[in-house]
Amino acid sequence: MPRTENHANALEITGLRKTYAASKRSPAKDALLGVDLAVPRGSIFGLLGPNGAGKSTLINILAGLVTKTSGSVRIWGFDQDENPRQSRASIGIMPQEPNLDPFFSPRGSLDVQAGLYGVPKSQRRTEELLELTGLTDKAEAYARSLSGGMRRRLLLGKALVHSPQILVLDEPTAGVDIELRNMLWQHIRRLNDEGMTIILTTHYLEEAEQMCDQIAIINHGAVVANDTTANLLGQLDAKTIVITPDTPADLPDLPAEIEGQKRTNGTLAFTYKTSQTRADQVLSLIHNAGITIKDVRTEDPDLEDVFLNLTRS
Ligand SMILES: Nc1ncnc2c1ncn2[C@@H]1O[C@H](COP(=O)(O)OP(=O)(O)OP(=O)(O)O)[C@@H](O)[C@H]1O
Repeated sequence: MPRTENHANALEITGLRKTYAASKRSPAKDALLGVDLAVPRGSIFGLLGPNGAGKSTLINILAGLVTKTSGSVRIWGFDQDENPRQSRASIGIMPQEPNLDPFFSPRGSLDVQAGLYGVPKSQRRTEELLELTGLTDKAEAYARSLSGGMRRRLLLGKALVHSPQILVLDEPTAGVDIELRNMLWQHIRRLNDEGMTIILTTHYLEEAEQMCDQIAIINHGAVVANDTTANLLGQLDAKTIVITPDTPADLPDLPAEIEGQKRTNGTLAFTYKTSQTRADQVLSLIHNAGITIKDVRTEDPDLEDVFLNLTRS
């Protein structure tokens, strides 16, 4: 079977373009402008971007729901066009919207899905997946009687029926309560520990920062960053020292390379680039202005700062 040269990657996307055709109501829309992306095997990979950036288009192409305009997609080494069956068998997708047949029970849904993927009866994991998703008690309930959280869990189960090497989660935790979110993440981490590659989109940047080894940021149909989470966080060398003065104080005069802010709670914040300024220079400046420090802490940039920096139009 033809496989890609680079066995280290679970997913390889090259020059991927998608133009939605014009309709009576709207002109043609370039949703992906030539995306290159490689997702290492075994990683938890975050795909982030503002609304309308093209994330769903990309995931729908992976799922075979949207036809690409041009470019190539290799899933677990299989070219999507040359080996559609193998590439489809290598990936499981948990969609954003619960598109469940209201008259199927969780057990029925899992069985039908396994049938669609050609999983022989003897190799079906229906009971195990019901257990994993906490739906054993509801195995025979109609989907329409399931809560929103249960539907989400069923979608996760459906994405796993054919034991794919890659699991794609489109906004898995949007609008779910903290308990379910924690449970989903526990499952996802466990699947990843067992070797599954995870690709996810999320609007919760804090979640992406905590969960993902590597992150790609898409903006206006193009990849504007693709790096390890640590490197992305390290690319902004800004740091902020926040002091609580002993007695109320105003900002001292500051050189151009230090930005000051008096916050509503009376603290003074000094933001500087670590490549230009040292912390002791900031502290001496404060000291020389006659301000005595009651308390001090520092703030590092987070993923939201990086994200905004890269996607601000
Ligand atoms: N079926 C379609 N026909 C025409 N244009 C579309 C279609 N689907 C998406 N688009 C357009 O393509 C662009 C990318 O949309 P897409 O849904 O992929 O973005 P997204 O990053 O997933 O956004 P969100 O986070 O809001 O889901 C948007 O401008 C959108 O309006």
